[in-house]
Amino acid sequence: MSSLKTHYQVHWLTGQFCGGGSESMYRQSIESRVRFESCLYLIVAALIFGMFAISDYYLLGITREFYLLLAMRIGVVSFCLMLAFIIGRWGGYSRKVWLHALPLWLLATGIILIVPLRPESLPTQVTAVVVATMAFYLLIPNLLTVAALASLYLNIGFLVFAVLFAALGPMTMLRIALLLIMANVVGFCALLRIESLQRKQFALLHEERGQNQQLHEEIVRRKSLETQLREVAERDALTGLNNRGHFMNLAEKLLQHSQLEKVPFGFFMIDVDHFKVINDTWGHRHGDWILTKIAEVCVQSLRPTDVIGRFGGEEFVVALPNISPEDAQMVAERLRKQVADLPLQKEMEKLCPSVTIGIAIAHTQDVDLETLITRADQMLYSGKRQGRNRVVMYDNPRIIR
Ligand SMILES: Nc1nc2c(ncn2[C@@H]2O[C@H](COP(=O)(O)OP(=O)(O)OP(=O)(O)O)[C@@H](O)[C@H]2O)c(=O)[nH]1
Repeated sequence: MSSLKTHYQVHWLTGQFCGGGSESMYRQSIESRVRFESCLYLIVAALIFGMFAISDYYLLGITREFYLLLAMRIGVVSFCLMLAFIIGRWGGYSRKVWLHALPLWLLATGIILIVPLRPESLPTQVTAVVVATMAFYLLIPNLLTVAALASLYLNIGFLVFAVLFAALGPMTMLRIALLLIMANVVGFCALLRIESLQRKQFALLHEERGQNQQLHEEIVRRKSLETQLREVAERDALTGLNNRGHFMNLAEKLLQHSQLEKVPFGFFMIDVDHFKVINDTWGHRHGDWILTKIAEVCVQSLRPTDVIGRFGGEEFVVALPNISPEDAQMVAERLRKQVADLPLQKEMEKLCPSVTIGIAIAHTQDVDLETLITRADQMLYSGKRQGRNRVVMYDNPRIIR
């Protein structure tokens, strides 16, 4: 609340924000509404002012005074209508405030000029001045200082002209002056209250919007953090494949689904051959590079429905739902060949990378994932014992190559 107070402090006399930035922001926010209201009030005021010509006619008849009054009314009305059009079209309230204030001076002048032309109808004119004073304060929004100045101009001008042309006695003049002072005080206080209340409401709304924005940004930040954390928890940092824990969860679900659907489920255990030698010969950095390349080969050569994971070290695992033993052999063999054909960095051109793949197939419901892993592992080590760089399948544990 304290930041709200300093940012959006409202001046006690003008009812506007003390800070220029806040004030112009507020004005911009109400611009279109004020523009519309200014046009509407101006048109209504101009028409009412013009309609007084009917009473002029009944009181004065077709006389010189009547024509003069009519010409003045037509002038004021046309000018007001023209201003309404200009404000509606170009009257950016935040910048062209003077344009919105102009009608006040114009209408005030019109009302003052009626006194010498119709001095006999002074009581009606006093009412008109009181109404106009209130309208200045209440109908032209956010121009408290301008409205106060225009009202003073109207009231003093009216009194001076009334004294000069309507032979006003001192007591009557005092009564009218007091009445006008009262109208000004009421109008000023009402507008001051409205102005500061509207601005306080704006400040609260703005602060709330800011907080909502911050909240929104915090939610976005936390969501991205959550995604990052999930990535860290589920992915292998080197290869980007599923890590062992996450792979096991996914593979378990796939196996259950395959058993429900009564379709065979394949499992590959892939191990890079002589990886220690690679590390020892070319260093761990090159060893890591080989691992990422093999991971890429796995991703590229397997189906999107197959789930691949890094089981640990230089071991990879693949879960292949709905695959026949023949297809599993064929896929594993293709993978093995692709690893052997890996394009290598220049300094490693003497390396012949290879993998040994152990396959286990689940045909029935009584095989669980652990059993499959054990069988695939047995096949993998059988392949290693028999010379590496080959595919061995549990379903039919013969060497494919
Ligand atoms: N560069 C690298 N090396 C790793 C990583 N994880 C494990 N290793 C190394 O991989 C090597 C695996 O060696 P072994 O288990 O003896 O297997 P191998 O040399 O591949 O031999 P066979 O599997 O019998 O063909 C070890 O030297 C590990 O230190 C890794 O993330 N990056």
